Amino acid sequence: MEQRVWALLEETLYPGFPKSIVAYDFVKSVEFDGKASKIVLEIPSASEQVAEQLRLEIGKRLEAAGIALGVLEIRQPPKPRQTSSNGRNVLPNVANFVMVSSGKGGVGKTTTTVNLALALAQQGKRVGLLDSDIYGPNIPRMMGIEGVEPVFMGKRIKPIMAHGVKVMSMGSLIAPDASLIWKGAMVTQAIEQMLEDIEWGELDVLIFDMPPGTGDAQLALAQNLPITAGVCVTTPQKVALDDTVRALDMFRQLHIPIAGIVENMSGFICPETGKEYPIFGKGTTPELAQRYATRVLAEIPIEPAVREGGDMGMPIVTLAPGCETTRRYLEAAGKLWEAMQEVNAEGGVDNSAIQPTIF
Ligand SMILES: Nc1ncnc2c1ncn2[C@@H]1O[C@H](COP(=O)(O)OP(=O)(O)OP(=O)(O)O)[C@@H](O)[C@H]1O
Repeated sequence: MEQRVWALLEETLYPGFPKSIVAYDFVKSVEFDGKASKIVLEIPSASEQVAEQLRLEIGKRLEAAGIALGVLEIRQPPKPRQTSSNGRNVLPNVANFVMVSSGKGGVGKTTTTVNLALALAQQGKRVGLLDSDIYGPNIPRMMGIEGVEPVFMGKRIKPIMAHGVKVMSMGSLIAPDASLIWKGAMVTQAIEQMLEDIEWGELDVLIFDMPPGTGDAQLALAQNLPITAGVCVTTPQKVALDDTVRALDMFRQLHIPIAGIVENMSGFICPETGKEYPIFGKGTTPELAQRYATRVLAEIPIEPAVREGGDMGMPIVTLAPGCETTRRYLEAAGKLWEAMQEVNAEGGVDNSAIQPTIF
């Protein structure tokens, strides 16, 4: 009977993530006393909503299989011994960490990440940029360092300096196409290894360009570093917004403070008149920001120079310093920095609640 229950739990996805609670090793025990089953889960999130969703889902599955659910205990894992009071941080020389995510691909997540990084550097911050999108690394092209080999100092790797930002891409370190067949555990391992091996030095902020969606890379980063701010990139179309909700929920589950949403391709500014046209619709992002008690960091228009800048390795913030889009990126970077200062003033981030259990 226990095996049947395990099989049902294997089909139960962790809310907002692509894998089952068994795959994530969240199921700690399953017992059956002849009448009813007793299940114990340890999940990283302390959110009541997540627990409730799991209760409903598991209840339904067991009922459909004709198995009585006696006790379902859902708790957080005990704090691991090696954490400090602020949880686990494998890069103590970096003051702040930003995770840029989007619910789906192609919304301009990488474009946003590079321009925010450059804007922060222009504002005098020491900035690092890690392309964690192993499945489609675009940062080297957008930062103009495609084909530049990283320098090794023994086992450690020196990031490449571009536009005043220290850059490293997982794509520069793995054979092209190799990552396409990577499974979850390999992604986790690669990220952990990379965090240890790159010689970032002292930074005010390290920004991560994540693979689209929610998954292993996000979980691995959040477990290893206290992420100060999550930035969500979306486009105004309704379909994109559904995915955005998933990305925002993921930040909540990983205990990452949401610094705000960037609405990309938000409208078109006519170069002749300067008038802005909301060609994909507008107005849904502020409502979403309110729902998640966060802010819209910027509405970035569709602008040919944004794409051209990306293609030629010269992001618009450096390509066209005086233009309206650059002004908006600079303002967004200012708001992002402020959001991080607020988080720090309130005691910083603690990721100890989402650590894997250590036996
Ligand atoms: N505001 C914009 N105006 C014009 N072109 C844009 C804008 N934002 C992004 N683009 C272009 O759209 C394409 C996709 O952008 P980008 O690679 O940043 O998206 P992404 O969400 O990171 O995609 P992926 O899923 O591949 O990681 C690129 O060619 C980029 O230059």
